[in-house]
Amino acid sequence: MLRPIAHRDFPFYTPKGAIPVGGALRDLLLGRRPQDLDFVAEDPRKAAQDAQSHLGGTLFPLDEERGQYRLVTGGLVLDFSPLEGSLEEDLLKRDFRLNALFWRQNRILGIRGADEDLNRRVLVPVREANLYEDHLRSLRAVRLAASLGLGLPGETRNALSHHARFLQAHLEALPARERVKEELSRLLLSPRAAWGFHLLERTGLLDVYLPELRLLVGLKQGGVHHLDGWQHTLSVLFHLAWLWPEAPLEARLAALYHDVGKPLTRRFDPEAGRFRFLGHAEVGAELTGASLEWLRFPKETVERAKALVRRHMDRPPEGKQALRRFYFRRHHLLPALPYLMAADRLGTKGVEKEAWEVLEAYWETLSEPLPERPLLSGEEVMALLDLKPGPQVGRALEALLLAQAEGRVRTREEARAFLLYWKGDGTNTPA
Ligand SMILES: Nc1ccn([C@@H]2O[C@H](COP(=O)(O)OP(=O)(O)OP(=O)(O)O)[C@@H](O)[C@H]2O)c(=O)n1
Ligand SMILES: [Mg+2]
Repeated sequence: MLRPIAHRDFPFYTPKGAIPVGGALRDLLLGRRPQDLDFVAEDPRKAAQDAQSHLGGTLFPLDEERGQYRLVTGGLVLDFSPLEGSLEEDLLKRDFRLNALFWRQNRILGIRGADEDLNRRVLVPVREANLYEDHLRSLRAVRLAASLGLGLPGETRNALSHHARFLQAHLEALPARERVKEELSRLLLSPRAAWGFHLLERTGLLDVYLPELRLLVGLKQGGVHHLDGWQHTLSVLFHLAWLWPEAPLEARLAALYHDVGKPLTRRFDPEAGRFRFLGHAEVGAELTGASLEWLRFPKETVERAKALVRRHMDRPPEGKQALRRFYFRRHHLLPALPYLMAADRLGTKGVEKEAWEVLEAYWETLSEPLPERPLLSGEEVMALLDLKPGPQVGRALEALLLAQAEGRVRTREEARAFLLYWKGDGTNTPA
Protein backbone atom coordinates (compact mmCIF):
# COMPACT_ATOMS: atom_id res chain seq x y z
CA MET A 1 0.00 0.00 0.00
CA LEU A 2 1.63 3.26 -1.14
CA ARG A 3 1.22 6.48 0.82
CA PRO A 4 1.55 10.13 -0.11
CA ILE A 5 4.55 11.60 1.67
CA ALA A 6 4.77 15.15 0.37
CA HIS A 7 3.35 17.49 -2.22
CA ARG A 8 6.21 18.93 -4.14
CA ASP A 9 7.86 19.54 -7.43
CA PHE A 10 10.75 17.50 -8.77
CA PRO A 11 13.26 20.25 -9.59
CA PHE A 12 15.02 18.39 -12.43
CA TYR A 13 14.06 17.60 -15.98
CA THR A 14 11.97 14.44 -16.08
CA PRO A 15 11.66 12.72 -19.47
CA LYS A 16 8.27 11.53 -20.63
CA GLY A 17 7.53 8.02 -19.40
CA ALA A 18 10.22 8.18 -16.68
CA ILE A 19 9.52 8.23 -12.95
CA PRO A 20 12.05 9.61 -10.44
CA VAL A 21 12.73 7.10 -7.65
CA GLY A 22 14.93 6.47 -4.65
CA GLY A 23 17.75 8.46 -3.08
CA ALA A 24 17.24 11.75 -4.93
CA LEU A 25 13.74 12.08 -3.48
CA ARG A 26 15.03 11.15 -0.05
CA ASP A 27 17.72 13.83 -0.36
CA LEU A 28 15.13 16.47 -1.34
CA LEU A 29 12.95 15.56 1.63
CA LEU A 30 15.96 15.73 3.96
CA GLY A 31 16.83 19.16 2.58
CA ARG A 32 19.91 18.00 0.67
CA ARG A 33 20.90 18.49 -2.91
CA PRO A 34 20.80 15.11 -4.69
CA GLN A 35 24.11 13.90 -6.11
CA ASP A 36 22.54 11.66 -8.71
CA LEU A 37 19.08 10.94 -10.06
CA ASP A 38 17.45 7.58 -10.60
CA PHE A 39 14.50 6.94 -12.86
CA VAL A 40 12.46 3.90 -13.71
CA ALA A 41 10.80 3.73 -17.12
CA GLU A 42 8.97 1.31 -19.38
CA ASP A 43 11.58 2.04 -22.04
CA PRO A 44 14.69 3.26 -20.22
CA ARG A 45 16.73 3.74 -23.42
CA LYS A 46 14.12 6.02 -24.93
CA ALA A 47 13.79 8.00 -21.68
CA ALA A 48 17.57 8.39 -21.47
CA GLN A 49 17.72 9.61 -25.09
CA ASP A 50 14.92 12.08 -24.40
CA ALA A 51 16.86 13.40 -21.38
CA GLN A 52 20.00 13.71 -23.49
CA SER A 53 18.21 15.68 -26.19
CA HIS A 54 17.08 18.18 -23.53
CA LEU A 55 20.15 18.28 -21.29
CA GLY A 56 23.04 17.24 -23.54
CA GLY A 57 25.82 15.17 -21.95
CA THR A 58 27.14 11.69 -22.55
CA LEU A 59 24.86 8.70 -22.69
CA PHE A 60 26.07 5.12 -22.33
CA PRO A 61 24.63 1.74 -21.40
CA LEU A 62 25.50 0.48 -17.90
CA ASP A 63 24.07 -2.93 -18.65
CA GLU A 64 22.35 -3.22 -22.01
CA GLU A 65 20.88 -6.64 -21.30
CA ARG A 66 19.19 -5.39 -18.16
CA GLY A 67 18.20 -2.15 -19.89
CA GLN A 68 20.23 0.17 -17.64
CA TYR A 69 21.47 3.47 -19.08
CA ARG A 70 23.40 6.40 -17.66
CA LEU A 71 23.49 10.01 -18.74
CA VAL A 72 26.27 12.22 -17.38
CA THR A 73 25.56 15.89 -17.79
CA GLY A 74 26.54 19.14 -16.08
CA GLY A 75 27.68 17.64 -12.79
CA LEU A 76 24.68 15.30 -12.57
CA VAL A 77 24.40 11.56 -13.14
CA LEU A 78 21.03 10.27 -14.34
CA ASP A 79 20.40 6.51 -14.23
CA PHE A 80 17.53 4.86 -16.05
CA SER A 81 16.31 1.33 -15.27
CA PRO A 82 13.33 -0.66 -16.46
CA LEU A 83 10.28 -0.86 -14.25
CA GLU A 84 9.77 -4.51 -13.39
CA GLY A 85 6.28 -5.21 -12.18
CA SER A 86 4.24 -2.51 -10.50
CA LEU A 87 5.76 0.55 -8.82
CA GLU A 88 4.90 -0.90 -5.47
CA GLU A 89 6.67 -4.14 -6.31
CA ASP A 90 9.68 -2.13 -7.41
CA LEU A 91 9.78 -0.18 -4.13
CA LEU A 92 9.40 -3.31 -2.04
CA LYS A 93 12.59 -4.71 -3.58
CA ARG A 94 14.66 -1.70 -2.50
CA ASP A 95 17.02 -1.43 0.46
CA PHE A 96 15.66 1.02 3.07
CA ARG A 97 12.20 2.39 3.66
CA LEU A 98 13.24 6.01 3.25
CA ASN A 99 14.70 5.14 -0.16
CA ALA A 100 11.52 3.39 -1.29
CA LEU A 101 9.98 6.51 -2.85
CA PHE A 102 8.83 7.69 -6.24
CA TRP A 103 7.56 10.98 -7.64
CA ARG A 104 4.55 11.50 -9.85
CA GLN A 105 2.33 14.46 -10.62
CA ASN A 106 3.70 16.73 -7.95
CA ARG A 107 3.60 14.10 -5.26
CA ILE A 108 6.16 11.92 -3.58
CA LEU A 109 4.77 8.52 -2.62
CA GLY A 110 6.40 5.83 -0.57
CA ILE A 111 5.87 2.53 1.18
CA ARG A 112 4.53 2.19 4.68
CA GLY A 113 6.99 3.56 7.23
CA ALA A 114 8.94 5.74 4.78
CA ASP A 115 7.44 9.02 6.04
CA GLU A 116 7.93 7.98 9.66
CA ASP A 117 11.62 7.15 9.01
CA LEU A 118 12.13 10.44 7.20
CA ASN A 119 10.61 12.36 10.09
CA ARG A 120 12.59 10.49 12.71
CA ARG A 121 15.67 10.44 10.51
CA VAL A 122 16.31 6.75 10.97
CA LEU A 123 17.28 3.96 8.63
CA VAL A 124 15.11 0.84 8.56
CA PRO A 125 15.30 -1.90 5.90
CA VAL A 126 12.25 -2.36 3.70
CA ARG A 127 12.39 -5.95 4.93
CA GLU A 128 15.21 -7.68 6.73
CA ALA A 129 15.31 -10.25 3.91
CA ASN A 130 16.17 -7.46 1.44
CA LEU A 131 19.63 -7.18 3.01
CA TYR A 132 20.27 -10.63 1.59
CA GLU A 133 19.20 -9.66 -1.92
CA ASP A 134 22.29 -7.49 -2.29
CA HIS A 135 24.91 -8.25 0.34
CA LEU A 136 26.41 -4.78 0.11
CA ARG A 137 23.32 -3.28 1.74
CA SER A 138 24.46 -3.77 5.36
CA LEU A 139 27.65 -1.84 4.70
CA ARG A 140 25.65 0.70 2.73
CA ALA A 141 23.42 1.17 5.78
CA VAL A 142 26.34 2.31 7.88
CA ARG A 143 27.64 4.55 5.10
CA LEU A 144 24.21 6.13 4.51
CA ALA A 145 23.68 6.62 8.25
CA ALA A 146 27.07 8.33 8.63
CA SER A 147 26.82 10.51 5.56
CA LEU A 148 23.18 11.53 5.96
CA GLY A 149 23.19 11.78 9.74
CA LEU A 150 20.58 9.08 10.26
CA GLY A 151 20.10 6.98 13.36
CA LEU A 152 20.12 3.20 13.35
CA PRO A 153 17.37 1.91 15.65
CA GLY A 154 17.96 -1.26 17.62
CA GLU A 155 16.09 -3.43 15.13
CA THR A 156 18.22 -2.16 12.26
CA ARG A 157 21.39 -2.81 14.23
CA ASN A 158 20.22 -6.32 15.01
CA ALA A 159 19.44 -6.91 11.36
CA LEU A 160 22.92 -5.68 10.40
CA SER A 161 24.52 -7.93 13.04
CA HIS A 162 22.62 -10.93 11.73
CA HIS A 163 23.70 -10.13 8.23
CA ALA A 164 27.33 -9.71 9.33
CA ARG A 165 27.17 -13.14 10.95
CA PHE A 166 25.72 -14.55 7.76
CA LEU A 167 28.58 -13.06 5.72
CA GLN A 168 31.16 -14.47 8.13
CA ALA A 169 29.73 -17.91 7.50
CA HIS A 170 29.27 -17.38 3.75
CA LEU A 171 32.34 -15.61 2.51
CA GLU A 172 31.44 -16.57 -1.03
CA ALA A 173 28.53 -14.12 -0.73
CA LEU A 174 30.81 -11.11 -0.16
CA PRO A 175 30.14 -8.26 -2.60
CA ALA A 176 32.74 -7.30 -5.20
CA ARG A 177 35.77 -5.62 -3.65
CA GLU A 178 35.34 -2.51 -5.80
CA ARG A 179 31.90 -1.95 -4.33
CA VAL A 180 33.22 -2.47 -0.81
CA LYS A 181 36.03 -0.02 -1.48
CA GLU A 182 33.52 2.54 -2.73
CA GLU A 183 31.35 2.29 0.38
CA LEU A 184 34.33 2.36 2.76
CA SER A 185 35.70 5.42 0.95
CA ARG A 186 32.41 7.26 1.15
CA LEU A 187 32.09 6.33 4.83
CA LEU A 188 35.61 7.59 5.56
CA LEU A 189 34.94 10.85 3.75
CA SER A 190 31.68 11.43 5.59
CA PRO A 191 31.55 13.81 8.55
CA ARG A 192 30.64 11.00 10.97
CA ALA A 193 33.32 8.57 9.83
CA ALA A 194 34.51 7.67 13.36
CA TRP A 195 30.98 6.88 14.46
CA GLY A 196 30.48 4.82 11.29
CA PHE A 197 33.53 2.69 12.01
CA HIS A 198 32.34 2.27 15.58
CA LEU A 199 29.08 0.92 14.14
CA LEU A 200 30.96 -1.41 11.82
CA GLU A 201 32.73 -2.85 14.83
CA ARG A 202 29.57 -3.14 16.95
CA THR A 203 27.64 -4.93 14.22
CA GLY A 204 30.43 -7.35 13.31
CA LEU A 205 30.90 -5.86 9.85
CA LEU A 206 34.46 -4.84 10.76
CA ASP A 207 35.27 -8.55 11.12
CA VAL A 208 33.87 -9.17 7.69
CA TYR A 209 35.53 -6.38 5.76
CA LEU A 210 38.58 -5.26 7.76
CA PRO A 211 39.70 -8.21 9.89
CA GLU A 212 43.18 -6.77 10.38
CA LEU A 213 41.72 -3.75 12.18
CA ARG A 214 39.45 -5.95 14.26
CA LEU A 215 42.55 -7.11 16.16
CA LEU A 216 42.87 -3.64 17.67
CA VAL A 217 39.58 -4.08 19.55
CA GLY A 218 40.39 -4.53 23.24
CA LEU A 219 44.13 -4.28 22.63
CA LYS A 220 45.53 -3.02 25.93
CA GLN A 221 48.23 -0.46 25.43
CA GLY A 222 49.11 1.09 28.80
CA GLY A 223 51.71 3.85 29.08
CA VAL A 224 50.30 7.14 27.85
CA HIS A 225 47.30 5.36 26.33
CA HIS A 226 44.01 5.54 28.17
CA LEU A 227 42.12 3.85 25.33
CA ASP A 228 42.41 0.40 23.79
CA GLY A 229 43.86 0.17 20.27
CA TRP A 230 40.51 0.47 18.49
CA GLN A 231 39.09 3.28 20.65
CA HIS A 232 42.32 5.16 20.09
CA THR A 233 42.06 4.58 16.32
CA LEU A 234 38.52 5.99 16.28
CA SER A 235 39.66 8.98 18.31
CA VAL A 236 42.50 9.67 15.87
CA LEU A 237 40.12 9.44 12.92
CA PHE A 238 37.73 11.80 14.67
CA HIS A 239 40.47 14.28 15.52
CA LEU A 240 41.98 14.20 12.04
CA ALA A 241 38.67 15.28 10.50
CA TRP A 242 38.20 17.83 13.26
CA LEU A 243 41.59 19.42 12.67
CA TRP A 244 41.39 19.08 8.90
CA PRO A 245 37.83 18.76 7.53
CA GLU A 246 39.17 18.67 3.96
CA ALA A 247 41.45 15.71 4.72
CA PRO A 248 41.62 13.58 1.56
CA LEU A 249 40.96 9.86 1.49
CA GLU A 250 44.58 8.75 1.89
CA ALA A 251 45.00 10.80 5.08
CA ARG A 252 41.81 9.29 6.52
CA LEU A 253 42.94 5.81 5.54
CA ALA A 254 46.25 6.47 7.27
CA ALA A 255 44.41 7.51 10.45
CA LEU A 256 42.33 4.34 10.28
CA TYR A 257 45.34 2.08 9.73
CA HIS A 258 48.07 3.95 11.59
CA ASP A 259 48.31 1.43 14.46
CA VAL A 260 47.33 -1.70 12.54
CA GLY A 261 50.85 -3.05 13.23
CA LYS A 262 50.38 -2.93 16.99
CA PRO A 263 48.72 -6.31 17.62
CA LEU A 264 51.62 -8.07 15.91
CA THR A 265 54.41 -6.13 17.62
CA ARG A 266 53.11 -5.94 21.20
CA ARG A 267 55.74 -7.06 23.72
CA PHE A 268 55.95 -6.55 27.47
CA ASP A 269 59.12 -4.71 28.36
CA PRO A 270 60.04 -5.62 31.97
CA GLU A 271 62.52 -2.75 32.23
CA ALA A 272 59.96 -0.17 31.19
CA GLY A 273 57.25 -2.04 33.08
CA ARG A 274 54.82 -1.74 30.18
CA PHE A 275 53.94 -2.92 26.72
CA ARG A 276 55.92 -1.67 23.77
CA PHE A 277 55.17 -1.85 20.08
CA LEU A 278 58.60 -1.55 18.54
CA GLY A 279 58.48 -1.49 14.76
CA HIS A 280 54.70 -1.17 14.60
CA ALA A 281 54.86 1.67 12.07
CA GLU A 282 56.85 -0.42 9.56
CA VAL A 283 54.81 -3.57 10.11
CA GLY A 284 51.67 -1.43 9.96
CA ALA A 285 52.69 0.11 6.64
CA GLU A 286 53.02 -3.35 5.09
CA LEU A 287 49.66 -4.47 6.46
CA THR A 288 48.07 -1.25 5.24
CA GLY A 289 49.45 -1.86 1.77
CA ALA A 290 48.23 -5.46 1.69
CA SER A 291 44.78 -4.53 2.94
CA LEU A 292 44.24 -1.57 0.62
CA GLU A 293 45.59 -3.43 -2.39
CA TRP A 294 43.21 -6.26 -1.66
CA LEU A 295 40.36 -3.75 -1.62
CA ARG A 296 41.60 -2.42 -4.98
CA PHE A 297 42.30 1.13 -3.89
CA PRO A 298 44.24 3.05 -6.55
CA LYS A 299 47.99 2.50 -6.38
CA GLU A 300 48.71 6.12 -5.57
CA THR A 301 46.27 6.14 -2.64
CA VAL A 302 47.79 2.91 -1.31
CA GLU A 303 51.34 4.27 -1.54
CA ARG A 304 50.49 7.50 0.24
CA ALA A 305 48.51 5.83 3.01
CA LYS A 306 51.35 3.33 3.48
CA ALA A 307 53.98 6.04 3.64
CA LEU A 308 51.95 8.02 6.18
CA VAL A 309 51.56 4.94 8.38
CA ARG A 310 55.29 4.20 8.07
CA ARG A 311 56.23 7.75 9.08
CA HIS A 312 53.62 8.46 11.74
CA MET A 313 56.00 7.75 14.62
CA ASP A 314 58.83 9.93 13.28
CA ARG A 315 59.54 12.63 15.80
CA PRO A 316 59.79 16.17 14.44
CA PRO A 317 63.11 17.63 15.65
CA GLU A 318 63.54 20.97 17.39
CA GLY A 319 65.10 23.94 15.67
CA LYS A 320 63.96 25.58 12.49
CA GLN A 321 66.70 24.25 10.22
CA ALA A 322 66.35 20.66 11.41
CA LEU A 323 62.58 20.83 11.18
CA ARG A 324 62.66 22.20 7.62
CA ARG A 325 65.00 19.36 6.70
CA PHE A 326 62.65 16.88 8.37
CA TYR A 327 59.62 18.08 6.40
CA PHE A 328 61.58 18.53 3.20
CA ARG A 329 62.46 14.83 3.33
CA ARG A 330 58.75 14.08 3.75
CA HIS A 331 57.40 16.81 1.47
CA HIS A 332 55.26 14.40 -0.55
CA LEU A 333 53.33 13.66 2.67
CA LEU A 334 52.45 17.27 3.50
CA PRO A 335 50.32 18.49 5.11
CA ALA A 336 48.85 15.07 5.92
CA LEU A 337 51.77 13.94 8.10
CA PRO A 338 51.72 16.76 10.69
CA TYR A 339 47.92 16.52 10.84
CA LEU A 340 48.12 12.78 11.43
CA MET A 341 50.79 13.24 14.10
CA ALA A 342 48.66 15.88 15.81
CA ALA A 343 45.50 13.73 15.64
CA ASP A 344 47.48 10.79 17.10
CA ARG A 345 48.48 12.95 20.06
CA LEU A 346 44.96 14.27 20.60
CA GLY A 347 43.82 10.65 20.88
CA THR A 348 46.33 9.93 23.64
CA LYS A 349 46.01 11.12 27.21
CA GLY A 350 48.62 13.48 28.57
CA VAL A 351 50.27 14.39 25.27
CA GLU A 352 47.45 16.48 23.78
CA LYS A 353 49.55 19.61 24.19
CA GLU A 354 52.11 18.17 21.79
CA ALA A 355 49.47 18.14 19.06
CA TRP A 356 49.39 21.92 19.00
CA GLU A 357 53.16 22.12 19.22
CA VAL A 358 53.53 19.86 16.17
CA LEU A 359 51.06 21.90 14.13
CA GLU A 360 52.32 25.31 15.24
CA ALA A 361 55.93 24.37 14.55
CA TYR A 362 54.91 23.02 11.15
CA TRP A 363 53.03 26.15 10.07
CA GLU A 364 55.72 28.42 11.44
CA THR A 365 58.70 26.70 9.83
CA LEU A 366 56.87 26.17 6.57
CA SER A 367 55.49 29.70 6.31
CA GLU A 368 58.32 30.09 3.82
CA PRO A 369 57.53 27.40 1.23
CA LEU A 370 59.94 24.54 0.54
CA PRO A 371 61.91 24.90 -2.68
CA GLU A 372 60.71 22.95 -5.68
CA ARG A 373 63.88 22.97 -7.74
CA PRO A 374 67.59 23.73 -7.30
CA LEU A 375 68.77 27.29 -7.98
CA LEU A 376 71.34 25.98 -10.49
CA SER A 377 70.80 23.72 -13.47
CA GLY A 378 72.63 20.45 -14.10
CA GLU A 379 74.79 22.14 -16.77
CA GLU A 380 75.74 24.96 -14.44
CA VAL A 381 76.71 22.47 -11.73
CA MET A 382 78.84 20.46 -14.20
CA ALA A 383 80.62 23.61 -15.40
CA LEU A 384 81.17 24.88 -11.87
CA LEU A 385 82.53 21.63 -10.46
CA ASP A 386 84.11 20.42 -13.67
CA LEU A 387 82.01 17.27 -13.66
CA LYS A 388 80.95 14.95 -16.44
CA PRO A 389 77.32 13.77 -16.60
CA GLY A 390 76.82 11.10 -13.93
CA PRO A 391 75.41 10.36 -10.49
CA GLN A 392 77.67 12.94 -8.83
CA VAL A 393 75.75 15.74 -10.60
CA GLY A 394 72.48 14.39 -9.19
CA ARG A 395 73.99 14.25 -5.73
CA ALA A 396 75.20 17.84 -6.00
CA LEU A 397 71.76 19.05 -7.09
CA GLU A 398 70.14 17.12 -4.24
CA ALA A 399 72.54 18.59 -1.69
CA LEU A 400 71.86 22.06 -3.08
CA LEU A 401 68.10 21.61 -2.88
CA LEU A 402 68.38 20.41 0.70
CA ALA A 403 70.52 23.42 1.62
CA GLN A 404 67.86 25.65 0.03
CA ALA A 405 65.15 23.88 2.02
CA GLU A 406 67.08 24.46 5.23
CA GLY A 407 67.38 28.13 4.38
CA ARG A 408 71.19 27.99 4.22
CA VAL A 409 71.24 28.93 0.53
CA ARG A 410 68.96 31.62 -0.84
CA THR A 411 70.57 33.03 -3.99
CA ARG A 412 72.38 31.67 -7.03
CA GLU A 413 75.52 33.30 -5.69
CA GLU A 414 75.18 31.41 -2.40
CA ALA A 415 74.38 28.25 -4.36
CA ARG A 416 77.71 28.49 -6.22
CA ALA A 417 79.62 29.15 -2.99
CA PHE A 418 77.84 26.22 -1.32
CA LEU A 419 78.75 23.82 -4.11
CA LEU A 420 82.39 24.86 -4.22
CA TYR A 421 82.64 23.84 -0.57
CA TRP A 422 80.53 20.76 -1.06
CA LYS A 423 82.74 17.71 -1.17
CA GLY A 424 80.18 15.28 -2.40
CA ASP A 425 80.91 12.89 0.42
CA GLY A 426 78.22 14.20 2.69
CA THR A 427 80.68 15.81 5.14
CA ASN A 428 79.12 19.25 4.86
CA THR A 429 75.50 18.16 4.57
CA PRO A 430 74.29 17.00 7.95
CA ALA A 431 72.02 13.96 7.71
N1 LIG B 1 22.21 -1.79 -3.03
C1 LIG B 1 21.24 -0.95 -3.37
C2 LIG B 1 21.56 0.27 -4.00
C3 LIG B 1 20.50 1.11 -4.34
N2 LIG B 1 19.22 0.79 -4.08
C4 LIG B 1 18.10 1.66 -4.47
O1 LIG B 1 18.49 2.49 -5.56
C5 LIG B 1 18.43 3.86 -5.23
C6 LIG B 1 19.58 4.62 -5.87
O2 LIG B 1 20.80 4.04 -5.55
P1 LIG B 1 22.13 4.88 -5.30
O3 LIG B 1 22.12 6.12 -6.09
O4 LIG B 1 23.25 3.94 -5.41
O5 LIG B 1 22.03 5.22 -3.75
P2 LIG B 1 21.32 6.41 -3.02
O6 LIG B 1 20.42 5.84 -1.99
O7 LIG B 1 20.76 7.36 -3.99
O8 LIG B 1 22.49 7.07 -2.22
P3 LIG B 1 23.78 7.77 -2.85
O9 LIG B 1 23.38 8.36 -4.15
O10 LIG B 1 24.17 8.73 -1.80
O11 LIG B 1 24.73 6.64 -3.00
C7 LIG B 1 18.45 3.86 -3.70
O12 LIG B 1 17.88 5.01 -3.15
C8 LIG B 1 17.67 2.60 -3.38
O13 LIG B 1 16.28 2.83 -3.53
C9 LIG B 1 18.93 -0.41 -3.44
O14 LIG B 1 17.79 -0.70 -3.18
N3 LIG B 1 19.95 -1.26 -3.10
MG1 LIG C 1 21.58 8.15 -5.57
